[in-house]
Amino acid sequence: MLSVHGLSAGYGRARVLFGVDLDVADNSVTCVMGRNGVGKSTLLNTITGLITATSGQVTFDGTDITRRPAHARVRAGIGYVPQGHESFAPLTVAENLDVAWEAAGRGPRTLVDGALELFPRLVPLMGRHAGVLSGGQAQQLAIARALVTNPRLLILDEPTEGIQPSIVAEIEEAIATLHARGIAVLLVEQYLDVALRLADTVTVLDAGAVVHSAAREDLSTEQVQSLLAI
Ligand SMILES: Nc1ncnc2c1ncn2[C@@H]1O[C@H](COP(=O)(O)OP(=O)(O)OP(=O)(O)O)[C@@H](O)[C@H]1O
Repeated sequence: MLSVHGLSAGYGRARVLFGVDLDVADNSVTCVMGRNGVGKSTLLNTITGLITATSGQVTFDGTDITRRPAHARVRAGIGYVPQGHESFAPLTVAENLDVAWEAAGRGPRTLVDGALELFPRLVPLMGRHAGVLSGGQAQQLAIARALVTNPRLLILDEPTEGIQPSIVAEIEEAIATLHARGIAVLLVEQYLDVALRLADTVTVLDAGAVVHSAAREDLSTEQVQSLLAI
């Protein structure tokens, strides 16, 4: 579904990614892991078009999207939940969902109902301003905003970061449900246990390059721990 080949990117003259190769198969969960600062967010931002690749290729469903703007990638079916669960703080939860739904080309209105079914905690908060939500509520809203764009591939950058444990469990369950519904997932996740429960494939980055990639069943927890301690 998603194929990343030889992808390099950075900030000005600072190179961060060095020829990354990565594949996300249809209906699979790929988890990208690595220590702080190795380039995980940069990789996701380059795949989604927020950062321009300096070389390499991003292919989605067989189409080269490397030079396409971010909004075109959303419309092609790539939903993105960036790190930091930011929404439009002065808008209500309902307005935030509507803005995302409209920006993605107004798919079926059932997309909004489906997102709220997945995150029922948002239902009584529809009239609240996003800026007053707790971290967990804001993260659920951020994922819901990506879902109303009708993604076939959902990309999430550390969706459990700084979130209280009960909500972490709900977010894990939501990702597992989306996977069961046939949505492919590309996930950066720092909690090893969450990552290893969800992942079909684990890819480890270090210093902007892939140092290991394997099917989850071929990796023990200890192997992943030692790869992350490089
Ligand atoms: N906007 C930016 N301008 C310049 N350098 C940046 C920028 N964003 C990130 N970097 C640098 O790029 C490198 C990779 O950062 P990135 O955020 O992609 O790593 P990460 O693996 O996602 O880290 P973390 O786990 O802390 O989120 C780091 O050295 C970081 O300081």
